[in-house]
Amino acid sequence: MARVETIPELYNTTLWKFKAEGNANITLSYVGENARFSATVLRLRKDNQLDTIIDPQYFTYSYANFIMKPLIGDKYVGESILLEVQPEFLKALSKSVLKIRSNKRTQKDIDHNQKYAILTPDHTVFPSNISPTLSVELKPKWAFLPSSPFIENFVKFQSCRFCMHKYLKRGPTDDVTRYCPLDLFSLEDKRIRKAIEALIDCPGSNLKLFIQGLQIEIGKENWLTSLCEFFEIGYPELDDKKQHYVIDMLIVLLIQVIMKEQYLFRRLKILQKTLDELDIEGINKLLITLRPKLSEPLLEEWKLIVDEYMKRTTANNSNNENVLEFMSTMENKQIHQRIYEYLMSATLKDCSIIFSFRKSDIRDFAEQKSHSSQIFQNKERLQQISLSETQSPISDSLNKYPYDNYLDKPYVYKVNVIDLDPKPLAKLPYYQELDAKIVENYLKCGATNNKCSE
Ligand SMILES: O=P(O)(O)O[C@@H]1[C@@H](OP(=O)(O)O)[C@H](OP(=O)(O)O)[C@H](O)[C@H](OP(=O)(O)O)[C@H]1OP(=O)(O)O
Ligand SMILES: Nc1ncnc2c1ncn2[C@@H]1O[C@H](COP(=O)(O)OP(=O)(O)OP(=O)(O)O)[C@@H](O)[C@H]1O
Repeated sequence: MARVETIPELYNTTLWKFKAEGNANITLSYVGENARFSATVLRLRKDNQLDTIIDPQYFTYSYANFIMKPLIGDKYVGESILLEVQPEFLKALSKSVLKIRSNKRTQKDIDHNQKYAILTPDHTVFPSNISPTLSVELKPKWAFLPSSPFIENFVKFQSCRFCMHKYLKRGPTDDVTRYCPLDLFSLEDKRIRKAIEALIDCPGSNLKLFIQGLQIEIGKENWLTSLCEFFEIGYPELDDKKQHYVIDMLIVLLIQVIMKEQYLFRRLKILQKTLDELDIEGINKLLITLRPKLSEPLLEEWKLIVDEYMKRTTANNSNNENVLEFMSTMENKQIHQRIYEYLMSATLKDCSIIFSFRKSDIRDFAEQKSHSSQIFQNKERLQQISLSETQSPISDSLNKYPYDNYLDKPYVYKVNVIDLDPKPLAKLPYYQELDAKIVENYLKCGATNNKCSE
């Protein structure tokens, strides 16, 4: 059941400060004094021409909580509340945050007609303000190489979607990022390091850093001093060596946490891949040749789609030969199933993961109460991690610096997956066109020697 609340004391614009935004949503932090709401954010939907269902925010909430959360794992998706809101409040909010928003995002305003906003824990802070917090938000994107027999151009079997897309996305003078999601999802120390280094060099929208819940621009003035403060490294003379050291600390921390949370990365990869067995090219064939009558499934229908997917994948009935054979005999229900599965995969290809760290404190494990905002019932899961924890070569890179007394410090962290919004059916033609454009442009760029490996 959705948790819907009306909380009059929250309908005051001075209590909300712009935090961050993406293409479809804006997030505001609670800055009021009521401890009940401390460390919470309000997530507001922007205007979206593709919204066809009534109450998109209600559906978004339900889809994330009742469809995506059980698929990924309950512990990775935080609690949330649907907060009833009025157009006047939304209009006032959109006015109050306008100045701080970046120009590239302001073409889309907050949708003033939404009946609900989503109130959820701020995953970039810890409610108990014991020591400084560092948060890292990763948007890892597509984790696999496709193998659908419907793919026409061989290049898609060799270069991953992200690595082809980056050639289309770069500006005329931009370098192409070296980030490849398959490195991150490889779960090998060296390749994770390569992925993180590439993200730090060229973060785009795939890597964000927050200190005390405030985003710091990677590479911009003071970003390293903020990191030094977090890692407690004196920075009066932040020479090259110290800069490398502090960046290495960040990288090692991330490698450790990704290795600890392997399950999540494996799960995202397997879900993305098995929900997208046909590739958009196979989906497009279904749409063109069979012209199925489609409508946005209701929540209960989505649950049946998930059940059907689980049945198929647990029966291990998903190899390519079967897919081809199966396509020729597909019934209407199965066609629909594959199309809706593709949309689920699209959600998982676009979600983000937030890791938040702070130094471990004796109170962490004593004061269980303080691990979540008071308005949410479940306590957040805190894990312990230490930079020197592993024998692997990753910590050797830190040992070569003369500051190695910092290595033993234990940290606690929490991990949360955000942005599990449904993708509308109306996006399918766009996906097909974008796919064709990405491949065409990639071939034109002559970059096809860059092969990705899973
Ligand atoms: O198509 P992609 O892979 O570029 O993904 C889009 C994202 O671009 P990215 O490449 O991550 O910079 C895009 O992100 P940005 O606007 O680039 O930050 C959105 O996440 C978009 O989803 P939606 O329209 O918000 O539902 C995303 O669209 P979907 O494809 O996930 O529907
Ligand atoms: N619960 C949260 N805690 C902290 N920060 C959050 C939370 N939810 C969202 N954010 C911040 O707000 C940003 C925008 O939110 P979100 O990713 O949901 O928007 P979006 O428009 O769906 O993004 P995209 O363009 O990637 O699809 C996130 O990238 C993140 O920095």
